[in-house]
Amino acid sequence: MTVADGFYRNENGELQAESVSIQDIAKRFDTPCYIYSRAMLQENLMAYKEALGKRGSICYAVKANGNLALLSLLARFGAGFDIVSGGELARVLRAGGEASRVVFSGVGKSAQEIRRALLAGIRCFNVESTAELERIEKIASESRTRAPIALRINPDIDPETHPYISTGLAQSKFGIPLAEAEDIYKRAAQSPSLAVKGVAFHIGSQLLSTRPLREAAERVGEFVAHLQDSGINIAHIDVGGGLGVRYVDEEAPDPRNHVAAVSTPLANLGVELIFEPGRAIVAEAGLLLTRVEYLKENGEREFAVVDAGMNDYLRPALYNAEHIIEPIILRQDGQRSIDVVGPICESADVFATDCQLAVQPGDILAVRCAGAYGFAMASQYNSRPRPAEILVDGSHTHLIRRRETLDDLMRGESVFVGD
Ligand SMILES: Cc1ncc(COP(=O)(O)O)c(C=O)c1O
Ligand SMILES: N[C@@H](CCCC[NH3+])C(=O)O
Repeated sequence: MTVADGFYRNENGELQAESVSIQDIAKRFDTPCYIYSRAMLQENLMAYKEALGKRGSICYAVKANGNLALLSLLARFGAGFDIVSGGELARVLRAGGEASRVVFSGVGKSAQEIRRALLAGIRCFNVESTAELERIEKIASESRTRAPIALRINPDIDPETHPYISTGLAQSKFGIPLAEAEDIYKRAAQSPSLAVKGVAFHIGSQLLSTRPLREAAERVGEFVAHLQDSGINIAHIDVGGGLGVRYVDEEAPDPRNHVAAVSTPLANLGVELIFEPGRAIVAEAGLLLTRVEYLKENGEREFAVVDAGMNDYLRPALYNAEHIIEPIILRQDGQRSIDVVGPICESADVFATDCQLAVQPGDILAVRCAGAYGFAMASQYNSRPRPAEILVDGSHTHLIRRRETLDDLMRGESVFVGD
């Protein structure tokens, strides 16, 4: 099976997920819901693993999609994990992932998160500031252990992507400036509570050119050579993730391009490489299903009001992200310009403007390429229960997260009973 086979139109023009009719999924599980293709997930991970070969390993970025079923599949296919919170660590462990294959990124690790990760025996903390390093050192010392660390370097490279998802520019909150890193490494190397393992960087997400990735690798590679000359042993370089995908008509590099761009400048350093792809593994492997509730016209515009909102899928509202939106069953006539909008009381709750669609109320639409940063960023805004997630595996469908109920919405809250 190839990636193209995950979601495709059958001979009747109806959209399928692997061997299952998506119209049937909508009937059985209701909308809105997320559908994932196991074959695509596996193929996307394998593409990275094959491109990388023995040069390193993959630590899938859990933030892109942390569903337990997907994590357990990825662990089974041989992935390690990049986490950014104690919650993500708990998910990985619950899904059967190995702590020894977990790297911990993020600028705000709490003392409790550090303690738990240390106790679990993670592979490496990607440290983002001197203050964080001191906290990790103190906790490791109190626990009479050595914390494995890498410093996340901010290489000051423009990744040429949306400003909200650029992370490797000098003005960004992420990482440690290159000019300060050497002294911090020298100090860390002397500490009985720290074990220097590597160097890390990550410059941004949805990157459509490998040039900034190559430049960042060159800059970090020179720094690592210098560290090695100064007697600091660096066993791995964590090169982050960030590979973009084709949402509409973008030309996205593939994992081979990513691996080549980054590994070439680092080839002579004798270090293991860690890649942290998120989006490139899950985005295309997922879609969001939604039903047209109403058609309405306001002045010159026609709207299809659908039952998914920005609470279910935030990317269009937050980043003006564009996605292909298409009916599961195509209608012959009536194609016209329509804005696809959600039910949330916010003007940003728009999935697409000026979409060429032939739709009627009750029709089911697919928002393609929604597997990454989809459910992961869903909320209960407007007191809407979050949607179900369904995994398709050949001719089998698995409900891997049930739709939330109204009880779920209010779990943990209480009405005020005082005077
Ligand atoms: C440290 C780190 N690693 C990996 C990723 C995964 O990025 P992407 O989903 O763009 O591959 C991110 C998010 O951009 C990140 O912040
Ligand atoms: N949430 C972002 C990606 C964030 C990357 C986090 N480092 C998106 O949907 O594009």
